[in-house]
Amino acid sequence: MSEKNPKRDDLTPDYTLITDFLSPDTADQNFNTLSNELEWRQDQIKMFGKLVAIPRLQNFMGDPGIRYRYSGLTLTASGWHPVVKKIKELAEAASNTEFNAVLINLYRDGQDSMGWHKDDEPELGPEPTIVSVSLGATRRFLLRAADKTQHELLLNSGSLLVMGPELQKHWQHSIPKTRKQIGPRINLTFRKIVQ
Ligand SMILES: O=C(O)CCC(=O)C(=O)O
Ligand SMILES: [Fe+2]
Repeated sequence: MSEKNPKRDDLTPDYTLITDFLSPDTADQNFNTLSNELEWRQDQIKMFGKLVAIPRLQNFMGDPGIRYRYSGLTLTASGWHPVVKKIKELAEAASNTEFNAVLINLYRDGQDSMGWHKDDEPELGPEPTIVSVSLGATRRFLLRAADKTQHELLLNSGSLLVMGPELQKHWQHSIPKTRKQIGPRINLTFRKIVQ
């Protein structure tokens, strides 16, 4: 199943969602492997002069030497986990785009989240296509335009979301918290970093 947004203006977000990109079994196995085998960092950010733990765990991976500045840290990649490499190759084929890095987020439960932001850092270039693959619990993915128009997508296990360049120009996105009792989720956002 693929849902493609036909318009490419600022009124309709530029995305394609493929809900059955990975089979449920493959998504499940990949979730287990990555949650066990990756090193999950608890990063902190400075808020009002205080260090605060961000509400999720993270891992950054990519071609050796690729650097990414993220919430005040500079992370350097040192190669790919084989399962992440395989997902990357499938995501590249599906989106006709090449990636050299991935930011991986682990949302441990419904209280983990990601605030409103755009992925428009200069090192992603002027027209970034970012592809995100989700494993584990389904989460709501919200899009918000400057006029406060919102769209909601449900990112289920095994889904792939292509965020086109227009999306980052006109829309912010977030993963809100939920009070529902839900399990963990891993999301991989593949990026091309130009240095
Ligand atoms: O978890 C998600 O689906 C979104 C992740 C995200 O927006 C990011 O890593 O920049
Ligand atoms: Fe993002």
